[in-house]
Amino acid sequence: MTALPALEVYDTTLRDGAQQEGLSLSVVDKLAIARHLDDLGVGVIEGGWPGAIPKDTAFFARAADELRLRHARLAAFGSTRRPGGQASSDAQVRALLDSAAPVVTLVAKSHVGHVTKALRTTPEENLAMVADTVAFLVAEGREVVLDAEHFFDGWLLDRAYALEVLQVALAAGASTAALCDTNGGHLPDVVADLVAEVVGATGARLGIHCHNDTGCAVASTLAAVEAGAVQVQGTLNGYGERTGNADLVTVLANLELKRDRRVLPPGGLTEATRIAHAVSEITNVPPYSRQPYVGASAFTHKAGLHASAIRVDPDLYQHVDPTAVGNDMRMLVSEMAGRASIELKGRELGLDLSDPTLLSTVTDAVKAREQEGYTFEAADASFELLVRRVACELGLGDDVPDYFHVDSWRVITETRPGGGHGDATSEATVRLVTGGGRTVATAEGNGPVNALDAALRTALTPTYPELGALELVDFRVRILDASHGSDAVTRVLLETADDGRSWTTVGVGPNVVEASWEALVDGLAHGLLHRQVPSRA
Ligand SMILES: CC(=O)SCCNC(=O)CCNC(=O)[C@H](O)C(C)(C)COP(=O)(O)OP(=O)(O)OC[C@H]1O[C@@H](n2cnc3c(N)ncnc32)[C@H](O)[C@@H]1OP(=O)(O)O
Ligand SMILES: CC(=O)C(=O)O
Repeated sequence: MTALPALEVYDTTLRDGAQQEGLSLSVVDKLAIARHLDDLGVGVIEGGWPGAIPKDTAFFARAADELRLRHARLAAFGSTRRPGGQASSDAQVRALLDSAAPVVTLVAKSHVGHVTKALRTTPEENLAMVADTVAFLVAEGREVVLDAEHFFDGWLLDRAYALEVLQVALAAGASTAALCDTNGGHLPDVVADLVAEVVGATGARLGIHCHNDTGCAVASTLAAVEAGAVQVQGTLNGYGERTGNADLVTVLANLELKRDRRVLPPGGLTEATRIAHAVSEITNVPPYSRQPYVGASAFTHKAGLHASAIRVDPDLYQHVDPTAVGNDMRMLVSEMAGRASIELKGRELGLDLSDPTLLSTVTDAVKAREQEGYTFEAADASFELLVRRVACELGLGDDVPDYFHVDSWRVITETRPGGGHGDATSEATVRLVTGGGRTVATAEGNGPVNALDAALRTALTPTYPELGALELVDFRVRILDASHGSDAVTRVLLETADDGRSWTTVGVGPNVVEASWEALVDGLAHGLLHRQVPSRA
């Protein structure tokens, strides 16, 4: 059996990925992402277009001093020289050389319609531009990759011309011809057929660069590899122009885990989840929870039947071991839970739910509460408090310590005389009993929940100074039965954090402030529980 050719992983997050709407990377961001890509183990990092984008010019200048790449080489991206000129005196081409990148990737027209309409030159001059630019850069000691723009459309329109563009580039010394589905409109079978034809016609080293406009970029990339492409181009998290590029993380995981092709250095793939999420932080694009392999939901199980099988063998409902990509299995607790889901969730949270009565009672309580509008899926902290309270009622465990008892609370919101829109303030008063005795506290806030939070802390901090480390970080309200308008039941999810941990609690009620209060009080109780503050009540 002949050995399969080695595959080269070519990342274009910093160039094509940065073409995504809403994404803007600073030079520091680019350097940080390049380090992550190198940790992942990609072979080539396309850093941007020096000479066209000042930030990219600066990136290459700083990369030369600051990046110590262990696996990757840098590629500078740019276009062939302008029509009617010479590569050696073309400012854009010289900027590619000045970048000092060992690899230069040239975007070239391979679609005759683009040559005449977009470039506004003749097919012959386009061929001369390709040959001249490639030869010049190769003579300067650079490896040249030719990104054949609109290749698949070009081939279907005029096969001979598209092929001639590749042949001219290869003859001038290009190492690789990357076939681009620039408009992302082709389906995997077409991509595979055309790649196979080009391999047959040229025997050249081919790359594949797919956009995701049909939702098939990953599938087309894999199909192209099966057909003989040896360089896979893509971006982290599938960032890119319009609907994005092939998600490199998914492509690489599929190649390694489904096709047994080694594309990353040992240990690289197990870094995939960490790196995909770290890069989301840098790009400020929220991670996509349903992203294959590395998404937060990729190995998360909600249905009771799934959990009951997983308890016996996780492989029964998972296509791969999540640790292969550095991800984790998670269980969700909801109305769809059976006893198995509840028990596994308990295990995840370190709660002993082995008692059958406790397990059934908690399962029933979860279902009943979900029916009322609670959701435990995103509110692990409320689930834990529920388990502990039920366990206590059944005489099977310690209750949540009685840190404080609420006598009453009140909140008013008003505008001051002469105040305009946005000037409303809230004032809250809480009456509590703590270990220190009965206490009344009043505080102001920019809204009712903020004021209640402040009043609660004012009342509690003398007894529990640890509360000073807790912070309310997120507050989400959802109307559960919108048809009732302002009468509807509301659900509040509230996230509290201390130094290093965050947890979510849920409150439900027809009154949004009352629902918020429930989530607020449980958020503080959970925080105190995990800071192991002894009850002083
Ligand atoms: C498929 C892709 O994603 S390729 C990457 C695309 N990325 C970008 O465009 C981002 C960076 N681009 C830029 O900063 C600017 O567009 C620049 C600096 C490259 C060019 O700016 P300008 O000189 O103002 O030209 P403009 O953007 O209006 O038009 C592009 C020019 O490049 C020419 N061009 C397009 N493709 C090629 C090519 N493969 N080879 C040579 N010239 C090309 C066009 O014909 C047009 O020429 P014209 O100025 O004579 O009309
Ligand atoms: C080169 C490139 O990004 C494309 O053709 O899509």
